[in-house]
Amino acid sequence: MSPSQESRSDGASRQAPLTDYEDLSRSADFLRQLDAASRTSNPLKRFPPEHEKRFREDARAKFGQARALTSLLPALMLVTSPLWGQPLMHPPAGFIELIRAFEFALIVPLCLVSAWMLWRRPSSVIGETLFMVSFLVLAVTLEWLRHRGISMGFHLSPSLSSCVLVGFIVIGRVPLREAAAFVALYLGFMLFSDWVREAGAPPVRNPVDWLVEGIFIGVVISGAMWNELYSRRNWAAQQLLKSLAYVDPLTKLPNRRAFEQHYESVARHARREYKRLFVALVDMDHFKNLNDHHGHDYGDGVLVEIGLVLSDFARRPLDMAARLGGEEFALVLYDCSRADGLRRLEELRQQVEALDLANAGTARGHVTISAGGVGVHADVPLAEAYRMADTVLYAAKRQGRNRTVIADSAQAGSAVA
Ligand SMILES: Nc1nc2c(ncn2[C@@H]2O[C@H](COP(=O)(O)OP(=O)(O)OP(=O)(O)O)[C@@H](O)[C@H]2O)c(=O)[nH]1
Repeated sequence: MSPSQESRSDGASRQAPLTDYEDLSRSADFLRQLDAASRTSNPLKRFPPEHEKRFREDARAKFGQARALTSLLPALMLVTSPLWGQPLMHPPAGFIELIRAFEFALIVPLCLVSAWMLWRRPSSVIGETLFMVSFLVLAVTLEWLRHRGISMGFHLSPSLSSCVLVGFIVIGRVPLREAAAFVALYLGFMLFSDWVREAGAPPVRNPVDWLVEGIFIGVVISGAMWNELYSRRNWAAQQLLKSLAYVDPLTKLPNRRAFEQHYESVARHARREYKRLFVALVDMDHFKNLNDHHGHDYGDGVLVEIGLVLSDFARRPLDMAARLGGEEFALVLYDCSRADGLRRLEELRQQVEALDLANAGTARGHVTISAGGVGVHADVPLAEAYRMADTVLYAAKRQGRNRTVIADSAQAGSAVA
């Protein structure tokens, strides 16, 4: 059987791990797409659907707190309006009461609730929706007040609702499509408010007001386009960088750096939950012989094939299989006892043997692996776990290869769990 050279782009779904290195195991095609996206000049260009979804989730998490602060701005502006609104605009008495009623009964509470939700959970979809709703209500209310003000002989100017639009969309980093929908709604409401004015009443906006509105809307749309473009470029560049830094290019498994970082996070998690970890080193037997007999390309194909088996083996969210280098791989299994670790390693060994990949010139004639494992307490550093696993791996090699050995407390002392 000849090993497959396909990369792991088979779409096998995994649950969310502590670290997301395996999500980066992409096909070369996707890396090319990311590279192009990191240099694009088209803010409307989307990523493929599943990546678009991740981009949006990441953007929501990244800008959540900025949106929370943006929500506080109108609340602050409205609460302090008695200090600046009256001296600046001299509204008639009845109009002030109307403004206060809207401010304190509707807009300030809405802004505060969305700020609170987004501050606590920046990625909250409800928080983000409330953020958009609160600004829509604010813009519509200001527009309505402007409309009412005219019939009371008061001209609300400059256009406060346009300022709100700029703050909300540009500072709050609203995605381009939502921003465009918001602007369209706002424009529609402005036209509507002009259309429903009483017969004989002056227009809600004179030509200069419309010019100012146009300038504000231009600023909003161009700001939203730049925000979108740079968010997309940055996200693509970050993904590309992570792929190159944390993923082994041949097997598409996480590399040593990713494994070390994952071990740190998983060990912290295990300490909090009083769980054990099982760490193993897996090494292919007689790999030099395989390269010599079948060629380096075949050797690479075998590594890819073993990578697929290992990645399938470590499917649980907190488990990880990584390629440390050459023909050596590492595994960390979360909440796994020594007995379970031994059983699972043995299954892995049999699975590799069952692939029946040729390794001519060796006694068995096919590809085999040796594995050394150790169950550790969560406070054991990775270097120590490596050292113990390496000792038993060496024992497995000495005992004739194609076998699994795990460390006992005599070999590893109190570190063994
Ligand atoms: N094809 C291929 N070979 C690699 C790669 N990385 C390392 N190797 C080869 O893997 C071989 C490892 O050889 P050794 O360390 O002697 O191990 P071994 O022959 O498997 O012997 P044992 O581990 O004792 O069973 C070397 O010949 C390396 O050139 C790779 O990415 N692709």
